[in-house]
Amino acid sequence: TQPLPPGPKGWLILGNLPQLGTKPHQTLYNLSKVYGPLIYLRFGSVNVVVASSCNVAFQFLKTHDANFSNRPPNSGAEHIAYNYQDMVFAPYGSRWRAMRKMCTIHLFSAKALDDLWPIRQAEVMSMVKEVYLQGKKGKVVDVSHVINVCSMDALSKALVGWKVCGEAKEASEFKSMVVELMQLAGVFNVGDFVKGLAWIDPQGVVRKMKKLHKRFDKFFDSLIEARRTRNNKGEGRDLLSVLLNFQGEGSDFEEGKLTDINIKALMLNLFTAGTDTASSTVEWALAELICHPDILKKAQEELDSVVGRHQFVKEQDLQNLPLFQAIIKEVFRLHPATPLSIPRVAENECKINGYHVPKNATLLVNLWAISKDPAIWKNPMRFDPDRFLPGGSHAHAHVKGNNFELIPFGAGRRKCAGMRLGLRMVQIMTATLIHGFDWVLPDGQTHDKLDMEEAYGLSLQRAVPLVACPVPRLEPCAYEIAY
Ligand code: HEM
Repeated sequence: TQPLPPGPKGWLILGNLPQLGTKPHQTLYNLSKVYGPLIYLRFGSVNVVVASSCNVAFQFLKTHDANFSNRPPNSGAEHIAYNYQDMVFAPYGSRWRAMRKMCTIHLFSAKALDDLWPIRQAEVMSMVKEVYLQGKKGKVVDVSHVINVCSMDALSKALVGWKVCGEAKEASEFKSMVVELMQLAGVFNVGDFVKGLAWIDPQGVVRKMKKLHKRFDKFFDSLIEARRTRNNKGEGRDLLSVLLNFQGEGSDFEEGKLTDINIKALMLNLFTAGTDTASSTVEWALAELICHPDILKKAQEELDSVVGRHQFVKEQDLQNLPLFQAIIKEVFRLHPATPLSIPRVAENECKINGYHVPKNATLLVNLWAISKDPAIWKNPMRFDPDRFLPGGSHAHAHVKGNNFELIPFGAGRRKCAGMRLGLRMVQIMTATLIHGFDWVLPDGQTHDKLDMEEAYGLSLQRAVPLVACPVPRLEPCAYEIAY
């Protein structure tokens, strides 16, 4: 039999859990430098393998993808995601397939995305208005907040037909719920790995999950209730209406009925997976560009020459902006929204790189490490979009899941379902914010001193949220829509 992959020795009961630290993606990256691109760890009684290079990720997510198309059992799926009744944690099978198909048809297909563009555009312009008005008053803008409200509202209109966070207070509250979910989902909960300790809930994670679940559940109950009591005639294009109609027609999945629980769980997935990931990427993008004024200036010149200064950029312009596209790729490379992706589990034992991967082992794919592998990326920590431009080292790489050196959306069967929407949201929000405004850091802060620390969670937040003063840079007529 083959040996297990190499890895650091763990503690007696907890295994390697205590060694992960506060930024597990960085710890695992450092371990990969010592032990190589395929590491074996033990979390309590659970075998864990970590992929940290494009070659190893390719073997797991392409060659052996079928064997890794399920997620491991975890307390988040149980206590937050309605006991696996959602899509993200659903077993690979007919219910998962049916949910994914519905989302693809009504939200993520090229046609659905084009149909939903007016919604995104309206929300992006509403963000411009907010930024413009705050800038006019000389106020410092909480960038993270305005971006979050924009992605939340655009998504919410597509999911349920109206803006669920109409008021600033509601938006902040919802954002705090999503951020807490992402933090909790990113915690390696000792109880998941050491069964004997589950009942003590040593980190208090399960207690927090149950409390948070109740808040989400109340919110989704009220959404369904509102949808059912409204006169749906003439509406019904949003995903919630489609799901409720499907249910009303008595249509079934192969495995059984589409229950209210399934619908709430899917809404939970989409609202949470779709907001924080996209908005934190935009925040990172803006922060990187503020730190690199020369690159920002070039990107603005490109936008000016393609779009002009008398109107705002639109989605159809994006394909004509090669430098801007390269910038977005570079942001995904340095700041992948979910640094350790979402875990998978080995259905059967298998052999990777000559090593034995046991049945039921948890697979972590360190997306953060892969896109910084010094064997593939020159000066991997440097923000250098040129590498993606013609003549650059990665001129042909893209982020969609086939170039394994850069897979911020994962790859294979369980790849991000919302990739196309996420990409469009990230691109249009970032392009609009840099086309429409120059950004000045407050309190005499200089661009080379901007704090770029990360705060680990299932999604990668900035430790210090970005705040900056917007200075309009287009012709006044472009902002008229915002007056
Ligand atoms: C910047 C934007 C985003 C990034 C970087 C991102 C990244 C990811 C990653 C890495 C995974 C795990 C893939 C795997 O296991 O290989 C994932 C899964 C998923 N994402 Fe995204 N995501 C983004 C936006 C979105 C959006 C906008 C939505 C929906 C509105 C969404 C919905 C989902 C769902 C439902 C899954 C689970 C898929 C499954 O298990 O079949 N994501 N995402």
